[in-house]
Amino acid sequence: MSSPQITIATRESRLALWQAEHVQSLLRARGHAVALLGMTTRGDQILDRTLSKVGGKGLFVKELETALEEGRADIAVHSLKDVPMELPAGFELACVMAREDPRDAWVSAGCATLADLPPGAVIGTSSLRRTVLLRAALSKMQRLDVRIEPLRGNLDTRLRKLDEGQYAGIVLAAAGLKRLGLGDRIRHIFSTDEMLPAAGQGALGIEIRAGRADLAGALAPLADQTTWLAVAAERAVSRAMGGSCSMPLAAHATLADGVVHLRAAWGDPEGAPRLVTAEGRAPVADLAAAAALGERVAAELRAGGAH
Ligand SMILES: NCc1[nH]cc(CCC(=O)O)c1CC(=O)O
Repeated sequence: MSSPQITIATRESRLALWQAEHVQSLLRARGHAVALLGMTTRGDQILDRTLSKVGGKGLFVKELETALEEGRADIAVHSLKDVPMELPAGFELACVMAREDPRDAWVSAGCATLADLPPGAVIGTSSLRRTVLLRAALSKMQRLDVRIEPLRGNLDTRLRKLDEGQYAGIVLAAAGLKRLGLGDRIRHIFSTDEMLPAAGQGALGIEIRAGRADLAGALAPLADQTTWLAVAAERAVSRAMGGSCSMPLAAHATLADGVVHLRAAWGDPEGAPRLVTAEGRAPVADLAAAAALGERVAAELRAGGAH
């Protein structure tokens, strides 16, 4: 069987390239010819400001979508965490792949956990979600002396800033570190009770131009239904809350025996260091049921004061 070549549009950070090459090798193993089209996005060029202030997640995917639109590429591989809740008209998520570790990791030279932080220590993160979760945890530990300061850049840049001594520790997604072979930098993996992950964290999604039925046969074997249902519930929480990365929101779901357990948390970055939390369980057999559970949990968050 000779099928036409599949071209993958990808950002050129090490993590994005790893992800694109991962999909490339899975497709090649199934006999497809696959090429990569590397590109720089606006999100990659903006390194000095918090993403939420300059336009959010869409910045990382727009150029890739243009390549799909113009027929220069067929698919785009994304960290789902970075994919806006609503894709622009004319695009769709063709599949969600099996998830890596969804949890957050603590990376630090001197401190094995938050409990080891010296007085006045500085933690680096630019994620609003990590900021509000850390503030809540530190407040419970009566560690209001610890400061949280911005940390932007790709994984290598963030690790370099840590190594230069600007921070006592930083929080990164375990998935990204593991994918890049940097798992040995992890001092502690936060349990989902300690730090609830972001919607979609650790999962890869493949975006296509809507209606590319010709790609369905190649992509279907890459889909992981369990991850897809869990992530659909998580993303529905974000969507129902107005979903951008300027939202200090966590949402994490697991699926066992056909039942999705979804937990969510919201915090006010300027307000008191406490969280509004909500959770729900429901038998979920399709994406619509997953979304309904997400909407229910979002409504519970709102009722608790999240906005
Ligand atoms: N926001 C950036 C981002 N987007 C995806 C990952 C890697 C993990 C994943 O696939 O969710 C990271 C790095 C991080 O948050 O530390």
